[in-house]
Amino acid sequence: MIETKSSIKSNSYSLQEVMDNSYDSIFVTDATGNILMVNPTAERLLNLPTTKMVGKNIRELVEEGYWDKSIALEAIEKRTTVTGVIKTRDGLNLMCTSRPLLDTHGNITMVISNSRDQDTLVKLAQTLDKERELVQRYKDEVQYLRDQGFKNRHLVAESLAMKNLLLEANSVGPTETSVLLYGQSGTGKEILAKYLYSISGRSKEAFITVNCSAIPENLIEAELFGYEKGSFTGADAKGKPGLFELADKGTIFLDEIGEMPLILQAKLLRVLEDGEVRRIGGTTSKKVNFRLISATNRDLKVMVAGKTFREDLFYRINVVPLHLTPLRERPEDIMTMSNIFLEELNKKYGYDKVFSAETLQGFLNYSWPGNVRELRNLIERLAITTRGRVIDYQVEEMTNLARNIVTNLNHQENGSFRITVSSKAPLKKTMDQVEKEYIKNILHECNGCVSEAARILCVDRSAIYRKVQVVNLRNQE
Ligand SMILES: Nc1ncnc2c1ncn2[C@@H]1O[C@H](COP(=O)(O)OP(=O)(O)OP(=O)(O)O)[C@@H](O)[C@H]1O
Repeated sequence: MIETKSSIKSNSYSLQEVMDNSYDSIFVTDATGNILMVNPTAERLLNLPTTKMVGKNIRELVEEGYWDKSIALEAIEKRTTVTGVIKTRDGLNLMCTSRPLLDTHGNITMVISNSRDQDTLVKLAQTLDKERELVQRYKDEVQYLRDQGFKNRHLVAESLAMKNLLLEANSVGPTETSVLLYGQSGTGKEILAKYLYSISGRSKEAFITVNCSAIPENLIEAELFGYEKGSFTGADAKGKPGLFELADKGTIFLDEIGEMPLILQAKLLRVLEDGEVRRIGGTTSKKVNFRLISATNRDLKVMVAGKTFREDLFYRINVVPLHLTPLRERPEDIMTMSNIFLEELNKKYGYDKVFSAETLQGFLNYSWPGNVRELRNLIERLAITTRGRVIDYQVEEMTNLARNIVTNLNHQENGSFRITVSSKAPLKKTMDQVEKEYIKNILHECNGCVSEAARILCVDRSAIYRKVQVVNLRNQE
């Protein structure tokens, strides 16, 4: 008994704290409705100081018009818990619940009433509804954009090589298996990754593309894993989820995975094995569940032998390898794609253009080092620059044109090229412009192959992406 009393005493301080910090208003009365205790929220909602409440009977407060009625008195009368809405003198609607406590003889020892501003609750519910509506709208919008993206990009598979590849893709697409897409730049790895995703059970969830070579090495970890607030200088003050987190329930496409630094390869392997990510500066890990599709234009086996790619990671991601054949080995695709791409441009610009047989023959004779991306870009250029309805080039002419497309733009005969800058511009701006133009020219010469351009320019691939925003240019394709 003594023990019980002392434990009540020792707890009374923390009980007061609970009362003081409660979001609800709390009244404690005796069995006749005399107020024993109230908390600060009750003071605020009733606009009456504690001293004017404690010691008074609830009935008096009702008579003085502070409430229109008392739920506590109803609870005393009915000897059971009662809930109802009461109106305060200031017009607030409070949702109130009064609960009588009974002793072992069934006598009421006290009544505890707690009330909450009903209008605030309604407002909160309305805000929540609005937020939910907004989230739904964003979801619908994302879905719409995704669907549009897929509808607008028809995957051409006319050649036997592509047909066989699609057969494989159709059987692996709906599974959860990790797929590794091999192929030269521009052969269609990304469009195939999106196709695999669109026929998977995760097609209504996120599709996150990460171009491992486009993100500078010092930022890639933060991009992939995210970070907690204040984890490094320059970080977003609120912290940021990583791309693995954003891909949860969906699919992540790691493009150019061969460019991933070794340290991150180890981290990626851990994510794949544990199914968890931990943000930089974080102390806890979060479960993530995504399907992995990777792509590369490098020979990963050679990289494994040269110890620049982890063998264990290689086996993890290479569960089902799919190979994209270079475009020059798929003449049927060249024919069909040429007509489809021209058709798209006809629609876009209101043209009615057609290819002559010679031009198409020229397409077949050319080697397409930049693959489908180069074909698409060349056709756009031809459609825009040809005046008449028929795009007509002799075979030789066509091949030379494709090969020297940059020459036609701004190359000089001596192998150099011309870059035009605005006069009287600040030095820094001019230098940036020259640098950008120079990189773009080299990129054109390499048919958009960033690795090749990086090799010629002796810079990192990420530097090229950063300086000419190749990512954006590609995303607009
Ligand atoms: N089979 C195809 N049918 C229609 N369009 C295609 C096909 N393959 C590729 N393309 C188009 O060619 C362009 C390049 O394709 P994509 O970006 O998928 O190539 P990639 O292999 O991922 O290139 P990179 O390795 O340089 O990232 C895109 O515009 C894409 O839509």
